Amino acid sequence: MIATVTFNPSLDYVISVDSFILGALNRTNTEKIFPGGKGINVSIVLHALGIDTIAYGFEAGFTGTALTHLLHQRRIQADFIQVANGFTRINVKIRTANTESEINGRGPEIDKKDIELLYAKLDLLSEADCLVLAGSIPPMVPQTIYEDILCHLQGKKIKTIVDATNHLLLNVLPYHPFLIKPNDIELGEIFGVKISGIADSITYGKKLQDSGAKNVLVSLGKKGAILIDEFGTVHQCDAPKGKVLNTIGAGDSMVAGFLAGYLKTGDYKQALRMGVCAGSASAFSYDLASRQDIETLLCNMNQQSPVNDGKMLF
Ligand SMILES: Nc1ncnc2c1ncn2[C@@H]1O[C@H](COP(=O)(O)OP(=O)(O)O)[C@@H](O)[C@H]1O
Ligand SMILES: O=P(O)(O)OC[C@H]1O[C@](O)(COP(=O)(O)O)[C@@H](O)[C@@H]1O
Repeated sequence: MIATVTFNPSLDYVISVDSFILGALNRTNTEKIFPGGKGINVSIVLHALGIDTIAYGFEAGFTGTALTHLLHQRRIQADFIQVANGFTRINVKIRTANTESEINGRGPEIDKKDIELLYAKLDLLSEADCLVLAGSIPPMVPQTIYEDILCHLQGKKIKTIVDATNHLLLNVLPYHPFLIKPNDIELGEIFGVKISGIADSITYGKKLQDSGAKNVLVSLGKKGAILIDEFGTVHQCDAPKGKVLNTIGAGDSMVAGFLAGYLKTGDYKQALRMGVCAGSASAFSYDLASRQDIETLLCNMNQQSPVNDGKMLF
């Protein structure tokens, strides 16, 4: 079972406009609402790939009810703690022909008692399980929560995966997460540098591994991804080409694809390929990727086996 935790779920209101003009009335061409939040997206794609998953998190208000309903429609197993104050955020994603802008909300108030309820659920996880902690933390929750959870579960041999930014990510490294997935911008932010190519991604990704992460997956948007695996081998995989429709959730899809690929094959090269194909398949569709989308890209990639695709660099 792969459990995901989303401290700050959302409804993603994804709209497209011809051009987005600040300070003026803009009207949409298309508008869609998706369930959102990083762990939830990971669970949705895992479910599409036939992997047993449960989404933990917190929900509040009528938007929380709507989120639960959307997940129920998709047959996603979700177990959310209902919190009393505030409402599940609505994250606004604005697409023009060549830009994507986002406004992500703050989220509801989660108190100590709510967090204790989450710990009670996590205490039921065992060695056979994986735990994905992903996304931002609402303002009232201690910003040490990810490291606190990993510390609490230490010794239970659960495979942990963390997809978060800055100190939220850095502070979990001493607990040896199985996988972390920064994108190149987030990686640069951690070290106060601009990552300008694969060599930089490898250099700084290795620093995160030296600090304790077992596997470091650095996603590079349309340039694909690199993986520094637990044995220190560096793999690179180009992204497939296609028409980009919506990149929201591409990173989360990559995490799901990587885990599914790893659990299925135990092979890091295939896991990386599956991760890249899942990320790209989501980028090439309005919704998150379907199993068929992912498998078609993976099949093409494996057939073509381009020279620099999935190969070991070192
Ligand atoms: N424009 C794109 N074209 C093709 N694939 C993409 C594109 N953007 C993202 N992807 C795929 O999704 C993966 C994750 O995307 P990325 O933007 O790096 O993550 P995040 O959403 O976390 O910022 C990439 O490694 C790639 O496989
Ligand atoms: O928790 P954060 O960092 O505010 O991010 C939440 C947003 O990220 C998403 O999970 C998408 O994440 P990615 O594009 O990085 O995969 C959206 O569904 C959600 O609106």
